[in-house]
Amino acid sequence: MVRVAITGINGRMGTMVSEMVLAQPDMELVAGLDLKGGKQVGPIKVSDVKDIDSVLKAAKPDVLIDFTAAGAVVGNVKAAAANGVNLVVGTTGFDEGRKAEMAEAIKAGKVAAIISPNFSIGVQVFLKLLAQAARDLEGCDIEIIEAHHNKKKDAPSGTALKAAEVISSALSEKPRLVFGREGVAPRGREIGIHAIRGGDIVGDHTVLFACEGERIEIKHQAHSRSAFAAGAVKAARWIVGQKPGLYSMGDMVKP
Ligand SMILES: NC(=O)C1=CN([C@@H]2O[C@H](COP(=O)(O)OP(=O)(O)OC[C@H]3O[C@@H](n4cnc5c(N)ncnc54)[C@H](OP(=O)(O)O)[C@@H]3O)[C@@H](O)[C@H]2O)C=CC1
Ligand SMILES: O=C(O)C1=N[C@H](C(=O)O)C[C@H](O)C1
Repeated sequence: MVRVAITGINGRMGTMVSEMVLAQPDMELVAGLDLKGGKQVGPIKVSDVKDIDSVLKAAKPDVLIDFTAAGAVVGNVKAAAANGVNLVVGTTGFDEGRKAEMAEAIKAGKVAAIISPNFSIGVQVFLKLLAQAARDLEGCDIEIIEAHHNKKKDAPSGTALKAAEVISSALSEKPRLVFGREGVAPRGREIGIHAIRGGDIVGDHTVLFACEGERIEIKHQAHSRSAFAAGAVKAARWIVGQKPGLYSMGDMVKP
């Protein structure tokens, strides 16, 4: 049995991930944490995240799945790593400094961790297509447009930033990133990134390769958060069998 704990269990992703974990015959939900404790989820009562250290010590999970917020994830990762708990981190919006802090804690705790801004399998294919298009269409103008629901806190999305990173790595000359445009804004060697927020859009990412006389658009649309939740549950099962270290979705789904 894989013993699973979830931080952010009251949230949109945490709720769906906990339902999926409860439905897995080889998984056991042993702890759930959020800013507000008390709710019953399957066999467990949600704990207040301020008690994370004692909760992890008592529940002894094999893996912690985190879908919280940019300002919260580092503390949760540090607590898990210090208690020898492997990690699946889906939270987005943290900067390079916070990323480095998490990497340090994961190394010091000698745990295995997978951190990904998008756990859908389709997005892994999308990223591969972007790398190929970037290589084959070098010189074309590149714009990334993402759209999400009106409750999303971070912008642009972690997936849009990952797409920019993948495209940049495939190009021989690295472009700068331009976040939106206004006023006099002549186009240079750049990737434009644009965030749309509205209604209940689950998550759309479109990359435009605009050339002379033609253009290509590569698009991924999530119809349901189940695409992300299923990938996170798969990652939880996978990460407990890995050697200590930091992994990406690319490591998990590579052929
Ligand atoms: N990698 C992926 O595939 C995906 C990533 N995401 C990312 O996951 C994150 C969560 O998204 P979503 O579920 O929609 O957001 P929600 O706001 O619905 O859920 C986050 C939950 O975490 C709680 N929380 C805040 N701080 C802490 C803390 N310190 N410890 C424990 N819980 C805390 C929030 O409480 P409160 O509401 O009271 O603040 C809330 O219940 C975002 O960063 C989002 O971008 C989302 C979808 C897919
Ligand atoms: O907050 C969301 O909802 C999502 N966030 C992730 C991101 O920032 O890339 C992934 C997905 O698009 C949904």
